[in-house]
Amino acid sequence: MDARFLGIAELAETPSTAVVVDVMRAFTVAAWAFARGAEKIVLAESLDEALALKARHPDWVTLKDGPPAAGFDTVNSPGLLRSADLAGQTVVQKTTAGTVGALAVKEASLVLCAAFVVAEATARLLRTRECGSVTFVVTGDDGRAEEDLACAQYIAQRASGARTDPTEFLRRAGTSRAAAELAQGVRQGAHADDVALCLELDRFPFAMVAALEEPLMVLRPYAADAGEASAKSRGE
Ligand SMILES: O=C(O)[C@H](CS(=O)(=O)O)OP(=O)(O)O
Ligand SMILES: [Mg+2]
Repeated sequence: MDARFLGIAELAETPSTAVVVDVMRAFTVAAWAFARGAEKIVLAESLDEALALKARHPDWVTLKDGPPAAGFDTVNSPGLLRSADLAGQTVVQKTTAGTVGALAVKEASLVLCAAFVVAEATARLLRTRECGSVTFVVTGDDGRAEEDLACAQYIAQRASGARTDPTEFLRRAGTSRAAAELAQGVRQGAHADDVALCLELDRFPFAMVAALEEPLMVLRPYAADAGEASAKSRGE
C-alpha cells in the first residue's frame, strides 16, 4: 500500500481514499458517541452551521471543542461523553482540526475518520477494500501533530499487513504536545481521563466512514462483520 501523510493545507487534490486522523480528540470522541448509541454524526462546517442545524432539529446533540457555549449541548471530551446516553441520536460535531480535516476530503471515494480507539478496524477495512493508495490526513498542528502522525503511521503499517508493535506509536502520542496540554488543563472542555481514553488502542470494533449525504457530511460506524453501518459495542 502506498501511504502519504499530509496536513490539511497540503491537500492539493482530492484523494481516492482518505484516512483522517484526529486522536486528541475529535475522532476518539466520535467513536465514544457511537459506542454510547449515536446513530450518526454530522460534521459541521462552522459553529454557525452547527447552531443552524440545532435550530432546525432541536433534538440533535450539538458538540464543539473548547469551553461550553450557548447552543451547544456538550464538549469535545471522551471523558465527559463516555457516560452520555446517545441512543438513536444525531450528533453535530464541530472542532478545530478533526472535522475540518474530514470536510477537506469530502469528495474522496472513501473517507475514514480514525484514532487509536478504532485503529485495527480502520486498518482491516483498508485491507478488505485493497486500497492501493491511501492519503492519511494528519489534522493537528498543520500536519505535524505527533499523536495524529503516530496513529496514522501505525494504521498504515497494520493496513499493509505488517505485524506492528504499538508501544512506540502510543508512547509518541502520549508525549505529544496535545497530550501535555490536555494534562495541564490548557485545553478547555476537558476531563482528567481524556488522554488515557485517547490512547486506548482498539477500544472499539468498528471503523468510521464519512460520506456526503447532501448537503451534509455524515459520519457513521462501520462494523466489518456486519458489512453495514452499525456499532454493537456499548463502550462499557
Ligand atoms: O478538542 C481538541 O482537543 C481540539 C481543540 S484544540 O486543538 O485545543 O484547539 O480539537 P480537535 O479538532 O479535536 O483536535
Ligand atoms: Mg486533534
